[in-house]
This record gives sequence, C-alpha cells and structure tokens, in this order.
Amino acid sequence: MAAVTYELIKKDAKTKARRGRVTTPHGTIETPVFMPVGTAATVKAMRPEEVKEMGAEIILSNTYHLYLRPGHEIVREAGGLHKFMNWDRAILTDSGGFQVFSLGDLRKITEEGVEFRSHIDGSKHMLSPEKSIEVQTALGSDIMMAFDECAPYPADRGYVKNSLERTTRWLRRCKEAWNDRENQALFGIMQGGMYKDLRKQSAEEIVELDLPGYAIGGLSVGEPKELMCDILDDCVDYLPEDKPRYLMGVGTPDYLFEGVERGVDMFDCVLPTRIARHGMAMTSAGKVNIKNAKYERDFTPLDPECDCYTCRNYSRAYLRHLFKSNEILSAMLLSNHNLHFLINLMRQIRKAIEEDRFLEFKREFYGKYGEF
Ligand SMILES: CNc1nc2c(CC[C@H]3O[C@@H](OC)[C@H](O)[C@@H]3OC)c3nc(N)[nH]c(=O)c3cc2[nH]1
Ligand SMILES: [Zn+2]
Repeated sequence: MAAVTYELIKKDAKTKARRGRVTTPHGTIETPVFMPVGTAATVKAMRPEEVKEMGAEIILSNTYHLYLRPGHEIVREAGGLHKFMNWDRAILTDSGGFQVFSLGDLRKITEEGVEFRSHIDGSKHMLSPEKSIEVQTALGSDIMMAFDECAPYPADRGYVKNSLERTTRWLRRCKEAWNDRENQALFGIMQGGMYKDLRKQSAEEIVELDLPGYAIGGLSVGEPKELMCDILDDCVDYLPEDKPRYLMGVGTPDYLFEGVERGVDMFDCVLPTRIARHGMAMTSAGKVNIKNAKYERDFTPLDPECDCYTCRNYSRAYLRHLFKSNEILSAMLLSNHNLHFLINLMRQIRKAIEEDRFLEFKREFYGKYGEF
C-alpha cells in the first residue's frame, strides 16, 4: 500500500479548480490545502495544539535547517520529527535544494550535488540527492521532496535546460535512495523556469518515474504574478490528474485563488507567520498594519468576520500595544490569526468548489479584500 494516495472528489464546473483528499500515514488532508510552515521543527510562535485546533492537517519542515541544527541524527534518536516536535498529523519536508541556493553561501553545484557553507556558522557541507533522502528518512516525514535545483529568475534558456535535466537525474537518484515506501512518499519537482516547452520536458521526465505526487518548483521566485499565472495555465495540466499537485512557496490569498483555479491542490508560504511578527495581519477587509496609530483607541476585534482565538478575545488597541511594547504575545496572537485566516480561506474555497460557485466566491473575496 503506497504511503500517500490522492482521491479526486469533485471538479469545478467552470474552472480547473478541484476538491480532493490526500491520505497519508498520519491522517488525511482535505484539498485544496494551505500548509503552515514549520521550518526549524516549529510553526513559529505557535504550539502544536493551536495549529491542530485551527484545522491544520499537515505542516512543513526543512531538511537544510534541521540537517544543520540540531542535526538529523538527533531527530532520528528522538524518534523522528513527529515525536520530536509533538505533531501527530502529516509532515512534508522540503529537500534543501531551495535553501541551499537561497540561504547557504553557495560554493558550487556539481553532478554529485551542492557544496555550500552553512548560514549559521560558515562550516562547509555537501547536500546530494542521496544525502537529502538520508536526512528526510531520519526525519520520518510523510512526504519527502526530491533534491532539485530551483533555477533563479531570470535565467537564460540554456541554463534552465541544463538545470532541469540535472534535476531529473537527481530525482532518479532520490528514487533509488527512497527505501521506506510504505511510510514515506517521494514527490518529484517540476522545473523549467519560465519556458513552457522546458516545463513540458521536465514534467514528462519526472512523471515517467511514477511517483505518488508532484510539485511545481521554480516559481514564486520574484517573477511577475502574470508570468507565474501564464506558466501555470499550461504546466499544471502536464501533471497526472490522479496525483496531488503542490505549488511550492505560494502564497498570499490572491496567489492561492489563482493556483486553485488552475488545478493546484497543495500550497505553502512562510508569509502568514513572517508578516505577523512585523504586525501585518491578513483580514477579510484586506491587510491591516496593527502598529498604525489609528488603532490606538480601536477596541474592536482585528477582523470582525474572524472567529479565531485572537479575534474573539483581544482588541486592535491591545494588539497594537503588544507590538509597540515588543511583547512576545504579539507574535503569538497575530501568527495565530494569520494562519487561521488562510486555513479558513481554504476551507471556504473547498466549500465553494463543492457548491460549484468557486468563481463567484473568488470575485466576492477580491471585492472585499482590496489591494493584495
Ligand atoms: C517562496 N517561494 C518559493 N519557495 C520555494 C521552495 C521552498 C519551499 C520551502 O522553503 C520554505 O520557505 C521558503 C518553506 O519551509 C518550504 O518548505 C517546504 C522550493 N523548494 C524546492 N525544493 N524547489 C523549488 O523549486 C522551490 C521553489 C520555491 N519558491
Ligand atoms: Zn482572527
């Protein structure tokens, strides 16, 4: 029995949006889904009970960060990531490919893998397909991402073609190193930059390996939104209909709608918790910078349409006070709200697809949310 399976429940009548369910060894995931990011084995400022209470069925963590600190052997000795971080639902781990290119002090890419210096202490390391799978096996995540190169944007066609072909060779090596297939799934990652023919080539090469799920990588890397949507218009369809499709690093509400509309099932983004720590909230009436002086005597909830713990118990004036006073509770309360907001938005999107009113819901949301 494969570790991860996908069931298509309903397709939207007017768009490629689809409602589905992913089954994993640590429970099922209703899709489309927004996955909270827990890079260093914690969803920042949140206790697992709170993340569970808001309805999250899967969270993400990161090979690059956990390999460098505390080290995957320590997590293995702790009984794996689920035990270590007290999270008994599903976990997806990224392979480290993206972080090596965006965080580490990049030394060089070879056919073998990538040599880099740790962003923590400058020590030298090598991540390869085999090493990435070894680390993710030690972490015990339900879904392991293949070790890939996320091509930079912009990048010329020749570079992108060579890079995607190496990523495919790395994926074959990841599949060779993938052993516990009953308990851990391996997802391939499509690359190909902003070149539709290269996206098709990458998709054909990775789908040939018949993996349990596939991600669309190499996007949300600084390209204009229109360009990302244009690429997605075609490349989602290059992936099989009976497997989950994960768009990596996406995103804010508008990007979630655009991705769902084009048939994407899974999303992740660090923004909800990252902007929360700077006092920026996502609300049904658009973004709110709670540090703004206009909230000094505003004793109404952050978002009157939100039923999260923060909106039920605290006022904007109090949240502003916490941020102005640099209180730790500020990050906790606003992270809770922002995650709840996105998880709740996906719940409403799933319901809209079930009721064949996805486009109407999207228009209604855009009308209220204002500028993104
Ligand atoms: C933000 N835009 C973006 N993120 C991306 C990530 C990291 C997500 C991962 O990195 C962390 O957030 C930066 C999250 O923890 C997430 O974990 C899975 C990608 N990872 C891989 N392996 N390949 C890609 O092509 C890729 C593209 C991305 N575009
Ligand atoms: Zn709220």
